This record gives sequence, C-alpha cells and structure tokens, in this order.
Amino acid sequence: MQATRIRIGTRGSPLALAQAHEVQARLTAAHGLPEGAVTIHVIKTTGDRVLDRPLSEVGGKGLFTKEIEEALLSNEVDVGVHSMKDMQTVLPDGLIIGGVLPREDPRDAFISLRHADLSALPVNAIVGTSSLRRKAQVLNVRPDLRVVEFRGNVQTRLRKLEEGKAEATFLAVAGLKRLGMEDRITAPVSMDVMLPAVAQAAIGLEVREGDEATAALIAALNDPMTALAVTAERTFLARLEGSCRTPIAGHAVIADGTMVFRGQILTPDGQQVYDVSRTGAPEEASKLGLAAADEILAEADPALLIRSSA
Ligand SMILES: NCc1[nH]cc(CCC(=O)O)c1CC(=O)O
Repeated sequence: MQATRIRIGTRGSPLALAQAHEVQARLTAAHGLPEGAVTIHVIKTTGDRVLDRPLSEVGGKGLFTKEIEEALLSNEVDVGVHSMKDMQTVLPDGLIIGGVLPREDPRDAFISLRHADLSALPVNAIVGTSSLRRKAQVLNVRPDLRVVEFRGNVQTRLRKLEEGKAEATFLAVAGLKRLGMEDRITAPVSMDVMLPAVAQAAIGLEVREGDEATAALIAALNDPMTALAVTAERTFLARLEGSCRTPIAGHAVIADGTMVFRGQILTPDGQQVYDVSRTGAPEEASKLGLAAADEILAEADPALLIRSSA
C-alpha cells in the first residue's frame, strides 16, 4: 500500500500560510497521518504580484486563485486552500470545492488607534480601504468620510494606519483571528452596517474532479452548515455579477434549522442601497440565493444595475 501524501497549494501571505497550516493540522489529525505526510507549497498569484494598483483596476477573475488552480490541474499540488471570498463563482473545468472548514466570525472589524468605533470618527475623517463594498457601506452611514486606497496584506494595512495615512481601516475579523491578531480589533462592525462579502470567513478546499483519494480525505474536514451558507451566498453572487458592477454583499446563517439569507447591492458612493432577504430550509440554499438575486434584478433601481441592450 502506498503511503498517503497530500500536497497543499497556497499563497505565501501570512494569512494564507496560517490557513494552509490549519488545513495541514486538521488533515493530519483527522486521519492520524505521520508528520510530513501533508506538505505545503507556496505559489505566487497575480494578486500578490501587483501591489501598486487597486485590485478593482487590475481586473480579471481569480486574481488570488489562478496560479494555484493551474498547479492543481498540472498535478503539482492536490489541494488548493483559499479564502472562499476570493474564489470565482465558476471554477475552471476539472476542479471542484471538496469541502469548506467551519466558518470563523464573518464580521468586518473597525480598526483605529484613536477612535472607539465608526460613529466616533470625527467629521470628514479619512478611512483607508481597497474594498469597493466597504467603501460604499461606510459612505452610506457616514457620507462625510473620505476614503483612501489601502492595498496590501493585513500587516501592510496596519502599518499604513500606524503611519497616519488614515484614521481607521476595516479588515475581516476572521483573518485577524486566524493570524492571532485579534487584539488589533478596535470593534467588530455590526452586520446591519456592514454586511460581509459573500463567503467571508470561509476557507475552501479545491481539488481535482475525479481525484477520489484526495476527495475522501478532504470530506472529513467539511462543515456542512458552512457549506450550505456559502452555497446560498455564492449562488446570489453568481446570478448578479454579470448584471451589476456595483458592490455586492451577502450573508447566510442557519439557526434552529432555518436559513436566513440577506443580500445587498449598493452604488459605489453608498447613496443607494437595495437590501433583500429570504428565509427557508437550509437544503434550499441555492434557491434562496437565486430568489434574492432575482428580486434585485426585477425590483432594484436601474442605477444599481448595468444591463446590456440585448
Ligand atoms: N482579499 C483579501 C482577503 N481575503 C480573505 C480575507 C479575510 C479572511 C476571510 O474572509 O476568510 C481577506 C482580507 C480581509 O478582507 O481583511
């Protein structure tokens, strides 16, 4: 019998490495594997290479995933570990999500060296973010604020804050927790103010379709509740992304056997928001996400949508 060997492909950022190590530890423990059976392979992605421009300008799909997916398809690695929020809604042919880890805290964190929360920021204060969603949501509740571009990994953005380039910034609570940097969070932001990005705080395990050996090992790590929530959210996003270039947010929770999905699109200036929600059985996850998106397509102000003439 051949000894089990699994090669994990990951980006090299501290957060990506923390996530890869978590998967390595879970796989090793779940199957009682010897040390060294699960190896980590760092792969540089376009998103890691281009640091001088806003990601929304770099464009293209799968900026943080493409090179890892290529390594999967060419059999250089067996499992791609990704933040699900960075994953395209349609995966390349031959690749599937084999499982998702239990979701961390999905909220965004408000981080400031001087101010307790968003409402405590002085009038006209500068906040830094590179996320079009966070920018629109923040301007919706605080139209006076000025938003400047903040790119780079978690550490870079915190350094910019310390250098005084902004009074506050926002980062996913999940990323900070996984980095052991929870103490940097000034206050979590309520989901009423900042609905998270689709799939925020979920880690996805991408594998080759038909690689049954790896699929069986990965299946032991899958969290079914997280998988259902992420399915609702990603179905919502997939239905909308061709029709609107405006910021999108979406989040599903399952409580007492019921799924509540909430979705949102905003104009980039935050002036207009369309909020939608659907409640139903968790098994109907994709139906809920789809119905929520269809309501937006049918009812939302045209300013929130772009439509081709066809
Ligand atoms: N695009 C960067 C990215 N991708 C996933 C996370 C956070 C962790 C997560 O959502 O699992 C981050 C950083 C951030 O938004 O603070």
